[in-house]
Amino acid sequence: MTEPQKIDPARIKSFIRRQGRATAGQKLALESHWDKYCLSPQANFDAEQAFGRQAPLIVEIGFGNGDSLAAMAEANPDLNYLGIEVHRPGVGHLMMLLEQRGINNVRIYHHDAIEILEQKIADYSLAGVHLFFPDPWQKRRHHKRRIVRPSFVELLNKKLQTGGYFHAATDWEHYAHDMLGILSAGAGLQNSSLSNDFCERPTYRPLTKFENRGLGLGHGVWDLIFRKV
Ligand SMILES: C[S@@+](CC[C@H](N)C(=O)[O-])C[C@H]1O[C@@H](n2cnc3c(N)ncnc32)[C@H](O)[C@@H]1O
Repeated sequence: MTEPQKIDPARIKSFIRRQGRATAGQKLALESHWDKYCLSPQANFDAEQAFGRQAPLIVEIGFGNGDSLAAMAEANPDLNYLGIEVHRPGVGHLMMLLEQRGINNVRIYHHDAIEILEQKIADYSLAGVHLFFPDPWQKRRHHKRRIVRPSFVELLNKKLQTGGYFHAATDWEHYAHDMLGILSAGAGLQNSSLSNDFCERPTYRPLTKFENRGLGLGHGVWDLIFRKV
């Protein structure tokens, strides 16, 4: 009898590809600007080549429609931003914003962020990683899909440079406490809050689409910032 195949929990995807249709504007952006902003997951990643300059690199995982990523990049022209998103219309939306507002410090991977971090990003190279309002996977049997899990914290620890930070925010209380526990237990990262708890929303983080949705439903918001020591 053959052994049932075990699924490595680290390989369970944090997303299911949504079938949402791109709007006409997003479609146009996807057709016209792909080569300008999107990087190939098949090629090596060279930050200096991708951005045409050296600057601290911030990764945003799951930027959704990219409103908040575009706002942060516009407000911080001295930083390079790498957005990673699996939802194609969202990639189109972000490129539309970048084009309309002449924002030059953002590049995009349309791919699974875990694979990009593991396979493309050099160790100890990131100044920051943002994860804003990740899919909460509310049902207990789906918790294994949550992107913040011990293997993710190990990956962060490997990719962040010393002094680099991980910033997560969520409007789901259970996920907030889950993340706090997992991050606090992981080696190498230290809670930036003196009380080892959640922190105030830093002014650099704009309100996001999913945050607004959560606030509309009466949810609270929890921010967490951990630094690589
Ligand atoms: C709930 S939405 C939040 C979007 C945005 N950050 C916001 O606050 O409005 C989560 C997003 O993460 C993306 N996502 C989930 N897992 C991902 C992964 N492993 N790699 C890239 N994107 C991912 C989903 O496609 C989705 O757009």
